[in-house]
Amino acid sequence: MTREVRHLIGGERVGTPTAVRENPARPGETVAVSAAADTDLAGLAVAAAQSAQPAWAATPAPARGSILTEAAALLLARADQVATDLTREEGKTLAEARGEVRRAVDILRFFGGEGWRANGQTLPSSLPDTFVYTKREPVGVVATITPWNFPIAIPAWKIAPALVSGNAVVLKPAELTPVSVWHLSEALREAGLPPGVLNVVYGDGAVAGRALVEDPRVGAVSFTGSVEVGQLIHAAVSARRARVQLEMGGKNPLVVLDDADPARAARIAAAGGYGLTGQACTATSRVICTPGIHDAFVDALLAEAARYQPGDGQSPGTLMGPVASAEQLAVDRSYLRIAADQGGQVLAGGAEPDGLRQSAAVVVDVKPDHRIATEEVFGPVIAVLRADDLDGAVAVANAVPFGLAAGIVTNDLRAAHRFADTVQAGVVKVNRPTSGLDLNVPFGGVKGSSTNTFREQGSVATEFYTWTKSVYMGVD
Ligand SMILES: NC(=O)C1=CN([C@@H]2O[C@H](COP(=O)(O)OP(=O)(O)OC[C@H]3O[C@@H](n4cnc5c(N)ncnc54)[C@H](OP(=O)(O)O)[C@@H]3O)[C@@H](O)[C@H]2O)C=CC1
Ligand SMILES: O=C(O)CCC(=O)C(=O)O
Repeated sequence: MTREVRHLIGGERVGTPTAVRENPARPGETVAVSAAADTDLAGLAVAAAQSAQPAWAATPAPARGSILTEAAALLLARADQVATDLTREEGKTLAEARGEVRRAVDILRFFGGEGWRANGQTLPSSLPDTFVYTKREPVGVVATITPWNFPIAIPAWKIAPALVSGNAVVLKPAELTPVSVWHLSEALREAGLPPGVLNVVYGDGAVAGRALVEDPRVGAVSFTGSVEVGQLIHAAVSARRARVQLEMGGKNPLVVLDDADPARAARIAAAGGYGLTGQACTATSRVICTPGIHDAFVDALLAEAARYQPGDGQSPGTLMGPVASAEQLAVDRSYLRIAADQGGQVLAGGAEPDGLRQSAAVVVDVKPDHRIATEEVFGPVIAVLRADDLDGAVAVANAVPFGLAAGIVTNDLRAAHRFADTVQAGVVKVNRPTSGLDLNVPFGGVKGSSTNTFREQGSVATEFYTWTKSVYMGVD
């Protein structure tokens, strides 16, 4: 089945679908044909948002929230179809897609509930007979620009806090994955979201995305994607003194200490590194072993890599789907060549003969200054490094420009606490894969992974989409 995907502007579906998306697991099978916005159309979406926003902001927050809650119910009722479409357009396995759709449902529910908890403080005043309180007001029109790797969860975790806070939104999803956002926006529309409160423009990021970023009517831009594009967006949005939130790459380490069980450590590494085909900003891409466990861990990881055979995500039993695009596959393969050229040994991860498939890769003898140890690959590639002890492992873990997620496998409580205290990362996992986040927990990176300001997810996510007004009320 081919989906025809049109923009959503002022409550209407508009545009002529022209951009073809094929199933990465089944070359030649068209999943969707989507419309592509130019600069003028992106401007129309901003205008629609601008005219809808005041009435939306004046709607009681619980009523805004109840629309999100209703959209969650609608999405849940069609979750199987949405998950199948997600697998067909992005490639991840059906189990992974079902988990992601369920996560989007829960995100809508969570922020639906936030409508009842909207916020502010009462504070004592230094003046007599004066009542002081704060309230959080919506920024106005916000733009959200999202990647292909979590095509429904990331849009949901950006637009839900924006909407419940009283903003109107223009969303620009990744060109590779138009269908998931179509489902999300349909659920919100059917749930009663007023026209213009959520607008969706599909198309090329360098055209439609850029137009949103440069539009002076857009008060805040939230972006997830590559460092390169994130930096462009940061420069453009900061230049006009609007708000910008960036979640970008990672080079996430998993430290494995001598006391760990090698098989368990390898399962944790593989789930983080090969799950989702390694296409997560939180994916495990480096494992740093202390000397006593290195060889046993590598043997166990090779056994795990053999289990994660790439296949069609729609087939039962497939543990790892295809790579999402030919461009991404070329990146994965080029990093394996670079790793070998710099002295790494590629023990698993040979080229697959057909389709967009990359087998799970294990690279050993990697040194901290190798490119495979410092640059994001975004594929099922794990580089194994050595360190003398915990402090040495933390030093290696911290020796990259990124700081998104980091993990450790150990039974030593003291070592786990020391790691959590000293590793430079926004998310720390002990005896759990680096990827996989709870939707109610703040998420964001440090160093080059993020803007290091506002966090996403959890109640704090609304902070980016609101500002504080302080009111001094004299009552005498
Ligand atoms: N942290 C993460 O979760 C992700 C990281 N990445 C990293 O980025 C690499 C490339 O992936 P890719 O999908 O190309 O990521 P991009 O950063 O190019 O794309 C992310 C989003 O930004 C849009 N965009 C692209 N250029 C501009 C621009 N000039 N102005 C505004 N918006 C723009 C894209 O649109 P369009 O779809 O048209 O390109 C997409 O919606 C990956 O290999 C990976 O390393 C990628 C995805 C997610
Ligand atoms: O690990 C996760 O659950 C989320 C990963 C993520 O945010 C991303 O890849 O952009």
